[in-house]
Amino acid sequence: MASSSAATSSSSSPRRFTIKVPCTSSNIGPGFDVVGLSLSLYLTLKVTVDANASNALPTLSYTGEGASEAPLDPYKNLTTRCALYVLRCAGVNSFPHGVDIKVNNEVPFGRGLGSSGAAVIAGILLGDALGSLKLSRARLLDHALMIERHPDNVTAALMGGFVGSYLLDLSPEDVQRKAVPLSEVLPEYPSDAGEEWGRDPPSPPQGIGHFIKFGWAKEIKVIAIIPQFEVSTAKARSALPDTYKKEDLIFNLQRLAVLTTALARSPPDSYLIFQAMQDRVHQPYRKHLIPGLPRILSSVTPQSHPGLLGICLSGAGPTILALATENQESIAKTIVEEFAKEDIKCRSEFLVVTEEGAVVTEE
Ligand SMILES: Nc1ncnc2c1ncn2[C@@H]1O[C@H](COP(=O)(O)OP(=O)(O)O)[C@@H](O)[C@H]1O
Ligand SMILES: N[C@@H](CCOP(=O)(O)O)C(=O)O
Repeated sequence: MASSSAATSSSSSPRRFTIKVPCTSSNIGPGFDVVGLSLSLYLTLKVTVDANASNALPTLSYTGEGASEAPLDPYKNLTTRCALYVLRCAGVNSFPHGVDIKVNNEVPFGRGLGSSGAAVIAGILLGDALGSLKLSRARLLDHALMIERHPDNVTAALMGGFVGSYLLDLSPEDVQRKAVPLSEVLPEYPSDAGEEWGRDPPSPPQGIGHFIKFGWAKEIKVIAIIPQFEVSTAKARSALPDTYKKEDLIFNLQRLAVLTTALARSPPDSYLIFQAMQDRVHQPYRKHLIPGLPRILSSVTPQSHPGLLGICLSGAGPTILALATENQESIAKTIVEEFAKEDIKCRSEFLVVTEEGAVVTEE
């Protein structure tokens, strides 16, 4: 593939744009790796491209969540690595000169609120904008799915709202490309920007992921109880079995089929939703990673807390997601108290569903 540099701004006027990506909560009980919900905590990148600046590699700075943890080396940072992946797939082998990225992050790392999915989507949009590639949303999703292999978080973060998604059955050749390890899609780049990279990364197959947006009843509010400890998604996924009992899969399929429509109906039916948010595919296998999880999930019900609709693990945890029409404060208080019995401190966030998804705004 021919190598070139990404387009730079004119020498007199720096180009400025903002990328804003919502956090996401996946699974919503029975929809493991299928459904995602985009919510009102954001990862925001303020990007300046100044061709007169002297830096060959992007400079990165962070405020907010993960500010002390996120790598500032653009060859190690997840967002800039994803941006470079998109550029390289388009035949552009390096970042433009003079890129400065100021990140403000509201999405806590490793809590089940899709911080890595948001970082991936921000990076895909960054690569698209830096290369002026104008990829379609569907093609952006293809790139994201080469990196984060479960579609739920990245699809909801990119498209917004309450979303269901699946991956296509691929041709044998494309299966090979989809199955490449993440380390190959995003190779470790050399720290010396002048060095030549050995081979091009595999371009994503066209249309790997497909999605549909469900409705979301306006009365349904979202409460996230976020414990002060992290559970890495990779670790929480390795806790799951390779095979399941038929009864358990049927249990989840029945509930998911009801849940996606039940959450769109006004007024919401708490009995229907509470039962439809039960899960036997991932939560039972993750309980050892989240002290007290079964007790916490049974501590609030529509009977004990009128207004509650349902409660589940957010993504791979440890955040607990509760859906309610009223009594949000009292629901949050009970869950915080249950975690306190395990000596775990938490914070509560009262969130709304964001229909818009990720947005890039040019100044
Ligand atoms: N804004 C970000 N910038 C850089 N890296 C990030 C960012 N957000 C998340 N990450 C990376 O993703 C990891 C968390 O991913 P993961 O274990 O999947 O948890 P989560 O449930 O938050 O997505 C972090 O430890 C960090 O390495
Ligand atoms: N379906 C995935 C979702 C992981 O979400 P995250 O927010 O924890 O990264 C899973 O349950 O593993």
